[in-house]
Amino acid sequence: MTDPTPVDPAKDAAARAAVALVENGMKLGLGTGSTAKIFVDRLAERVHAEGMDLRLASTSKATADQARALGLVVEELDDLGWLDLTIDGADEVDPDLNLIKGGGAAHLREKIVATASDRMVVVADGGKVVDMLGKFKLPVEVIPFGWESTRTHIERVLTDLGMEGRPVVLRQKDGKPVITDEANYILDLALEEIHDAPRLARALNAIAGVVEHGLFLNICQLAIIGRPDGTVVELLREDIE
Ligand SMILES: O=C(CO)[C@H](O)[C@H](O)COP(=O)(O)O
Repeated sequence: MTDPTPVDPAKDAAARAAVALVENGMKLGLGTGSTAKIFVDRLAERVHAEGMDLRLASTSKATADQARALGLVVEELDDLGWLDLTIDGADEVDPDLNLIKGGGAAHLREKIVATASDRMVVVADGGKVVDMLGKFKLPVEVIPFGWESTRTHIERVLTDLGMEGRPVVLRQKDGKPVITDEANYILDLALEEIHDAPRLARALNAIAGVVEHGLFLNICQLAIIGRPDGTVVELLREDIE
Protein backbone atom coordinates (compact mmCIF):
# COMPACT_ATOMS: atom_id res chain seq x y z
CA MET A 1 0.00 0.00 0.00
CA THR A 2 1.38 3.44 -0.86
CA ASP A 3 1.85 6.07 1.85
CA PRO A 4 -1.02 8.61 1.48
CA THR A 5 0.95 11.40 3.27
CA PRO A 6 1.71 14.19 0.77
CA VAL A 7 5.46 14.70 0.31
CA ASP A 8 6.76 18.09 1.48
CA PRO A 9 8.37 19.60 -1.66
CA ALA A 10 11.20 21.30 0.27
CA LYS A 11 12.16 18.09 2.09
CA ASP A 12 11.82 16.17 -1.17
CA ALA A 13 14.15 18.60 -2.96
CA ALA A 14 16.80 18.20 -0.24
CA ALA A 15 16.41 14.41 -0.28
CA ARG A 16 16.77 14.19 -4.07
CA ALA A 17 19.90 16.36 -4.01
CA ALA A 18 21.38 14.12 -1.32
CA VAL A 19 20.65 10.95 -3.31
CA ALA A 20 22.79 12.41 -6.10
CA LEU A 21 25.79 12.37 -3.70
CA VAL A 22 25.59 8.60 -3.30
CA GLU A 23 28.13 6.61 -5.34
CA ASN A 24 28.07 2.95 -6.25
CA GLY A 25 29.94 0.81 -3.70
CA MET A 26 29.53 3.26 -0.83
CA LYS A 27 28.97 2.34 2.78
CA LEU A 28 26.11 4.62 3.73
CA GLY A 29 24.45 5.65 7.01
CA LEU A 30 20.68 6.24 6.91
CA GLY A 31 19.19 8.90 9.21
CA THR A 32 15.86 9.10 11.01
CA GLY A 33 12.86 11.44 10.74
CA SER A 34 10.51 12.61 8.02
CA THR A 35 13.20 14.09 5.74
CA ALA A 36 15.50 11.09 6.13
CA LYS A 37 12.47 8.92 5.34
CA ILE A 38 11.98 10.70 2.01
CA PHE A 39 15.71 10.29 1.34
CA VAL A 40 15.40 6.52 1.89
CA ASP A 41 12.42 6.39 -0.48
CA ARG A 42 14.35 8.23 -3.19
CA LEU A 43 17.49 6.19 -2.54
CA ALA A 44 15.56 2.94 -2.98
CA GLU A 45 14.18 4.20 -6.30
CA ARG A 46 17.72 4.91 -7.56
CA VAL A 47 19.18 1.65 -6.21
CA HIS A 48 16.54 -0.38 -8.01
CA ALA A 49 16.67 1.68 -11.23
CA GLU A 50 20.47 1.57 -11.51
CA GLY A 51 21.21 -1.74 -9.77
CA MET A 52 23.49 0.07 -7.33
CA ASP A 53 25.57 -1.90 -4.89
CA LEU A 54 25.55 -0.19 -1.47
CA ARG A 55 26.13 -1.31 2.09
CA LEU A 56 23.72 0.36 4.50
CA ALA A 57 23.59 0.96 8.26
CA SER A 58 20.62 2.58 9.98
CA THR A 59 20.29 5.07 12.85
CA SER A 60 17.00 3.58 14.09
CA LYS A 61 14.76 0.55 13.99
CA ALA A 62 12.13 2.66 12.19
CA THR A 63 14.47 3.54 9.32
CA ALA A 64 15.81 -0.01 9.11
CA ASP A 65 12.23 -1.31 8.84
CA GLN A 66 11.40 1.25 6.14
CA ALA A 67 14.53 0.45 4.11
CA ARG A 68 13.97 -3.30 4.32
CA ALA A 69 10.34 -2.88 3.26
CA LEU A 70 11.68 -1.08 0.16
CA GLY A 71 13.89 -4.06 -0.67
CA LEU A 72 17.17 -2.63 0.65
CA VAL A 73 19.58 -4.67 2.72
CA VAL A 74 20.45 -3.09 6.09
CA GLU A 75 23.40 -4.39 8.08
CA GLU A 76 24.77 -3.77 11.56
CA LEU A 77 27.10 -0.79 11.82
CA ASP A 78 29.81 -3.05 13.24
CA ASP A 79 29.63 -5.31 10.17
CA LEU A 80 30.38 -2.30 7.98
CA GLY A 81 33.06 -0.66 10.08
CA TRP A 82 33.68 2.88 8.87
CA LEU A 83 31.12 4.55 6.59
CA ASP A 84 31.73 6.81 3.59
CA LEU A 85 28.69 9.00 4.10
CA THR A 86 25.70 9.49 6.40
CA ILE A 87 22.62 11.42 5.32
CA ASP A 88 20.31 12.57 8.12
CA GLY A 89 17.80 15.28 9.04
CA ALA A 90 18.14 17.91 11.77
CA ASP A 91 15.90 19.93 14.06
CA GLU A 92 18.11 23.03 13.92
CA VAL A 93 21.10 24.03 11.78
CA ASP A 94 23.15 27.08 12.78
CA PRO A 95 25.46 29.17 10.55
CA ASP A 96 28.47 27.01 11.57
CA LEU A 97 26.57 23.81 10.67
CA ASN A 98 26.21 22.88 14.32
CA LEU A 99 22.96 21.05 14.90
CA ILE A 100 20.27 20.10 17.35
CA LYS A 101 19.01 16.59 16.68
CA GLY A 102 16.87 14.09 18.53
CA GLY A 103 13.35 15.30 17.78
CA GLY A 104 12.71 11.68 16.80
CA ALA A 105 14.48 10.36 19.93
CA ALA A 106 17.19 8.79 17.78
CA HIS A 107 20.13 11.13 18.35
CA LEU A 108 22.26 8.58 20.22
CA ARG A 109 22.46 6.15 17.32
CA GLU A 110 22.46 9.09 14.91
CA LYS A 111 25.59 10.51 16.55
CA ILE A 112 27.32 7.12 16.65
CA VAL A 113 26.63 6.57 12.95
CA ALA A 114 27.47 10.16 11.87
CA THR A 115 30.77 10.15 13.76
CA ALA A 116 31.67 6.77 12.24
CA SER A 117 31.42 8.32 8.77
CA ASP A 118 33.87 10.26 6.61
CA ARG A 119 31.10 12.76 5.89
CA MET A 120 27.76 13.71 7.43
CA VAL A 121 25.30 15.53 5.21
CA VAL A 122 22.10 17.05 6.60
CA VAL A 123 18.89 17.27 4.60
CA ALA A 124 16.32 19.77 5.83
CA ASP A 125 13.79 22.41 4.89
CA GLY A 126 14.46 26.11 5.46
CA GLY A 127 12.53 26.15 8.74
CA LYS A 128 15.45 24.35 10.38
CA VAL A 129 18.00 27.09 9.69
CA VAL A 130 18.56 29.33 12.74
CA ASP A 131 20.96 32.07 13.81
CA MET A 132 21.46 30.48 17.23
CA LEU A 133 20.65 26.97 18.48
CA GLY A 134 18.15 26.54 21.30
CA LYS A 135 14.59 27.34 20.24
CA PHE A 136 14.07 23.65 19.55
CA LYS A 137 14.10 21.85 22.90
CA LEU A 138 17.44 20.09 23.32
CA PRO A 139 16.90 16.33 23.69
CA VAL A 140 19.07 14.51 26.22
CA GLU A 141 18.94 10.71 26.39
CA VAL A 142 19.22 9.47 29.98
CA ILE A 143 19.34 6.10 31.73
CA PRO A 144 15.91 5.30 33.29
CA PHE A 145 17.59 4.36 36.60
CA GLY A 146 17.67 7.50 38.72
CA TRP A 147 16.40 9.71 35.92
CA GLU A 148 14.96 12.28 38.35
CA SER A 149 18.38 12.66 40.01
CA THR A 150 19.88 13.06 36.55
CA ARG A 151 17.30 15.78 35.85
CA THR A 152 18.40 17.56 39.05
CA HIS A 153 22.04 17.36 37.89
CA ILE A 154 21.03 18.85 34.53
CA GLU A 155 19.12 21.67 36.27
CA ARG A 156 22.23 22.44 38.35
CA VAL A 157 24.39 22.49 35.22
CA LEU A 158 21.94 24.93 33.61
CA THR A 159 22.09 27.16 36.70
CA ASP A 160 25.92 27.12 36.58
CA LEU A 161 25.76 28.16 32.93
CA GLY A 162 23.36 31.05 33.58
CA MET A 163 20.23 29.22 32.41
CA GLU A 164 18.52 28.82 35.78
CA GLY A 165 14.88 27.75 35.75
CA ARG A 166 14.79 26.50 32.16
CA PRO A 167 12.30 23.59 32.03
CA VAL A 168 13.74 20.06 31.81
CA VAL A 169 10.84 17.80 30.90
CA LEU A 170 10.54 14.02 30.50
CA ARG A 171 9.33 13.27 26.97
CA GLN A 172 6.10 11.29 27.14
CA LYS A 173 3.60 9.78 24.74
CA ASP A 174 0.12 8.71 25.85
CA GLY A 175 1.11 9.46 29.46
CA LYS A 176 4.14 7.13 29.39
CA PRO A 177 7.85 7.93 28.96
CA VAL A 178 9.08 7.71 25.38
CA ILE A 179 11.54 4.80 25.20
CA THR A 180 14.46 5.05 22.79
CA ASP A 181 15.87 2.24 20.66
CA GLU A 182 18.47 1.79 23.42
CA ALA A 183 15.70 1.50 26.07
CA ASN A 184 16.43 4.91 27.64
CA TYR A 185 14.36 8.05 28.39
CA ILE A 186 14.54 11.50 26.82
CA LEU A 187 14.63 14.77 28.76
CA ASP A 188 13.84 17.86 26.66
CA LEU A 189 15.58 21.09 27.71
CA ALA A 190 13.70 24.30 26.84
CA LEU A 191 16.71 26.61 26.61
CA GLU A 192 15.54 29.22 24.04
CA GLU A 193 19.16 30.29 23.28
CA ILE A 194 22.40 28.32 23.60
CA HIS A 195 25.23 30.84 23.76
CA ASP A 196 28.07 28.40 24.48
CA ALA A 197 27.16 25.05 22.95
CA PRO A 198 30.60 23.39 23.48
CA ARG A 199 30.53 24.23 27.21
CA LEU A 200 26.98 22.95 27.58
CA ALA A 201 27.89 19.78 25.66
CA ARG A 202 30.89 19.12 27.93
CA ALA A 203 28.86 19.72 31.10
CA LEU A 204 26.04 17.39 30.00
CA ASN A 205 28.49 14.66 28.99
CA ALA A 206 30.02 14.79 32.50
CA ILE A 207 26.75 13.72 34.21
CA ALA A 208 26.68 10.00 35.00
CA GLY A 209 23.07 9.33 33.98
CA VAL A 210 23.34 11.18 30.66
CA VAL A 211 23.90 8.88 27.71
CA GLU A 212 24.01 11.51 24.95
CA HIS A 213 22.67 14.97 24.14
CA GLY A 214 21.38 16.21 20.81
CA LEU A 215 24.07 18.83 20.17
CA PHE A 216 26.01 17.84 17.03
CA LEU A 217 29.04 20.15 17.04
CA ASN A 218 31.55 20.08 14.16
CA ILE A 219 30.07 16.85 12.84
CA CYS A 220 28.10 17.96 9.77
CA GLN A 221 30.09 18.95 6.64
CA LEU A 222 27.24 19.92 4.33
CA ALA A 223 23.62 20.96 4.82
CA ILE A 224 21.27 20.67 1.86
CA ILE A 225 18.36 23.01 2.49
CA GLY A 226 15.33 22.41 0.30
CA ARG A 227 12.94 25.12 -0.79
CA PRO A 228 9.23 24.73 -1.55
CA ASP A 229 9.89 25.52 -5.25
CA GLY A 230 12.06 22.38 -5.48
CA THR A 231 15.43 24.15 -5.53
CA VAL A 232 18.10 23.68 -2.87
CA VAL A 233 20.75 25.78 -1.14
CA GLU A 234 23.94 24.04 -0.03
CA LEU A 235 25.74 25.23 3.11
CA LEU A 236 29.29 23.87 3.19
CA ARG A 237 31.52 23.62 6.25
CA GLU A 238 34.64 24.54 4.25
CA ASP A 239 32.97 27.87 3.37
CA ILE A 240 32.83 28.61 7.10
CA GLU A 241 36.31 27.50 8.17
O1 LIG B 1 17.11 14.05 14.85
C1 LIG B 1 16.20 13.48 14.32
C2 LIG B 1 15.57 12.26 14.89
O2 LIG B 1 16.10 11.96 16.14
C3 LIG B 1 15.64 13.99 13.03
O3 LIG B 1 16.65 13.98 12.09
C4 LIG B 1 15.13 15.35 13.25
O4 LIG B 1 14.13 15.30 14.27
C5 LIG B 1 14.55 15.97 11.99
O5 LIG B 1 13.40 15.28 11.62
P1 LIG B 1 12.45 15.78 10.45
O6 LIG B 1 13.19 15.57 9.18
O7 LIG B 1 11.22 14.92 10.59
O8 LIG B 1 12.14 17.24 10.72
